[in-house]
Amino acid sequence: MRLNYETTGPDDAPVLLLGSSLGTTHAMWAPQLDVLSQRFRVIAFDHRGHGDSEAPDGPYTIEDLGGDVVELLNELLIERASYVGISLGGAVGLWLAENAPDRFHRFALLCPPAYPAAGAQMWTDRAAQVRAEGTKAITEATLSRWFLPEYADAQPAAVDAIRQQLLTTSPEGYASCCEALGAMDLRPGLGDITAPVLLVTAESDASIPPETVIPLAMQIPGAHLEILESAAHLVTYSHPDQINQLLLTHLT
Ligand SMILES: O=C(O)CC1=CCC(=O)O1
Repeated sequence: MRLNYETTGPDDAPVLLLGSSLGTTHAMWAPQLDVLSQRFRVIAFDHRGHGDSEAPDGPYTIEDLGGDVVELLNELLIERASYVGISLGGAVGLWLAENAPDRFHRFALLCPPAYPAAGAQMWTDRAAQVRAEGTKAITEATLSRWFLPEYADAQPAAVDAIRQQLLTTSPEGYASCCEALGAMDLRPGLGDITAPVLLVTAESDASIPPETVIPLAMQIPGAHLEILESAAHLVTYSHPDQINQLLLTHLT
């Protein structure tokens, strides 16, 4: 599996991987890149089926998506890295923390789903809709879950950047990742996680509600939980300074 990625920051700095949300590309990390690249060799990658990564026919599994990241580390001859993921990228981070603990130092997982809290059928239906109608069919509804109206009104260019990523994501790639999210349940392995984990949830997240994230912090040994007020799903955009500070504090 060939994953597309972009590297920034000093070659000799500790490696930090960035995993993005469903239907977006590594470009979604724009609000974090300058700050993180001063301290890390940042590798922001596109999940399979997204951006310029390969998009084989699905369905995919969370094992596929996590395995791609381990393969990327192997290909780049990186023994150990830290990992930041949001949403789908957060789920991949949970899988890596459970299944590849010897390859990672620390994890910061923003609004991560650990299981299909709204039911597996929701993901099956969304996959079918996107295969039939393209990602255009889900783009505006997704944006309304990801951004509060006041943010969308104040920052239309930022919202449009995410809109374009959603619109240009491969329908097969998007649908196949929906199937991975619908079939996974990462809860049984949470208690075995040994790496330090920061979990961030957003008070008004309609995609991955706080009541589905807060219990994870009680099950992951030593996890640190932050709940952001007046925030929807895409906290990296709405609260960049707070997120960047939390990431630096946890990762360094
Ligand atoms: O699409 C959504 O609103 C929810 C979601 C789950 C994983 C992800 O990246 O977004």
